Amino acid sequence: MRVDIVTIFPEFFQVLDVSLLGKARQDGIIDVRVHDLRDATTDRHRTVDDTPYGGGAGMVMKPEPWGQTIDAILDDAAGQPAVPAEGSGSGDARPLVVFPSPAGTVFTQATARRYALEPHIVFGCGRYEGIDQRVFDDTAERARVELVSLGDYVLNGGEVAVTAMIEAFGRLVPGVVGNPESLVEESHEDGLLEYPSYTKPALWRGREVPDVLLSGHHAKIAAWRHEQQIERTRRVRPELLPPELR
Ligand SMILES: COc1cccc(Cn2ccc3ccc(-c4cc(N)[nH]n4)cc32)c1
Repeated sequence: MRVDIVTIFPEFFQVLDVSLLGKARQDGIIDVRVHDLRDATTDRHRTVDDTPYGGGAGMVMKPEPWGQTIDAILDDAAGQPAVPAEGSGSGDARPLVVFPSPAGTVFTQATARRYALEPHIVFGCGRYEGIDQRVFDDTAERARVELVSLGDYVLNGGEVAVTAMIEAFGRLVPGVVGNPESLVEESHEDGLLEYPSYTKPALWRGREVPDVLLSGHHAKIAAWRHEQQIERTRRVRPELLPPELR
């Protein structure tokens, strides 16, 4: 899987060299390439922003550097088709270009599962008050474009959102996580929040571990854990419960 990231803060993504994703990059499972948007500027100040037409506070990112950078990435990728992950992908052979935005559709575990099957994703990290709309419209001529939000709060740019998304889908790419079993019983994976976890010691600051977990009775443990999932989801995120469990 190939991932391209366009940003004015390339150093931000050194974090992707650490831990699980760092190993996935070293193993060649995920090929991450970071592009400095300013490399596509032509003026002495390497300008990427300008004042908004129609007035208003803040600055908007100019379309030219974006158009040039995205074209270069897509042209390069067209020459080296990336290998799709196992499993059925979108079926649309065009590359996927994702722009984090407060105005986007909310990123969920279902999005992460879908992205994990894509052979190539380009992430565009905006800053300032966002990117000139024509960049999205022009890119949509040759790629699938998605505006994606991490949630209902405003960040200063797309870099944190892209880091979170890459972590969320990267761990689902086959070969990245050592034990795929560990991906199954997770919050949101089956639509419910995860059950509480315990480990040694059996007694800590006067607090014990639920007896059922010490019973060795696997069916009872599984039943208790599922009940805990439903109880926790009902308490914390009732909207996630399927209608029959509400
Ligand atoms: C575009 O409208 C904006 C309005 C006010 C501030 C900003 C700042 N900003 C610039 C680029 C950018 C990319 C993503 C996000 C973002 C995503 C989520 N979930 N929250 N915030 C915020 C971004 C943009």
